Amino acid sequence: MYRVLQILTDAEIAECKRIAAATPFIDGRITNPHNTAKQNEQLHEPSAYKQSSDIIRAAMLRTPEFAEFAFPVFLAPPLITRYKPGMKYGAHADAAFIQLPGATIRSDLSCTIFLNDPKDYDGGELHVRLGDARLTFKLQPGEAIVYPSDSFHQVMPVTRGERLVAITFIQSRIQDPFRRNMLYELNEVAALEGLKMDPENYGRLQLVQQNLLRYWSDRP
Ligand SMILES: O=C(O)CCC(=O)C(=O)O
Ligand SMILES: [Fe+2]
Repeated sequence: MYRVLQILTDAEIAECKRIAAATPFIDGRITNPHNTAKQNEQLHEPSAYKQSSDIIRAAMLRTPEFAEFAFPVFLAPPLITRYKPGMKYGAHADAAFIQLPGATIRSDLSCTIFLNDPKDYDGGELHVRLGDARLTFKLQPGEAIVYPSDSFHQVMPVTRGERLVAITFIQSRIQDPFRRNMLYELNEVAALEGLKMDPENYGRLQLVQQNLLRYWSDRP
């Protein structure tokens, strides 16, 4: 399962773009020297990274649809990346474990937050392979695509303008995507229908929701 979510306000988008414009970028291969598929640039300056990742992280964590869909327990600091004409990120798998200062997280879900207008660049679509389906995302500024980290994906070459996005990885409380999706569905239906139910039956439904969460979570 994947979700497109509205994450950033116009002011937050403008601030991230301002930070990106004022900060040097480096070759993205610095963090994956052996990954020949990766041809992009990433923000490179600790205070700009902290400022921009704090804005995006806080925006994600205040978005109820994100919490309901992802059951996040760890969220890597979102990193702004840039693609100029000729740049792309060939088909690849994301690393299972991501080392952060002070913690290693498992990537269950990957996320791209779009920062500039799709009209401002050609190409640069994110293609995600889910089973036999090929999904394409080129979203509006402030929107994010959250997709399973175990899927093959790529960023198509940019042929005009600049693609500016932020990327992050999420460790979910519920590692198994089947269980995560079932809990998401159950919680959605309970939220939509629960108050119309006989109160005792609603209580029983809530018992099931809480017990599945209790027994399926791999972290508190
Ligand atoms: O820029 C994107 O949309 C995705 C980038 C990506 O796949 C990655 O950083 O692993
Ligand atoms: Fe990736």
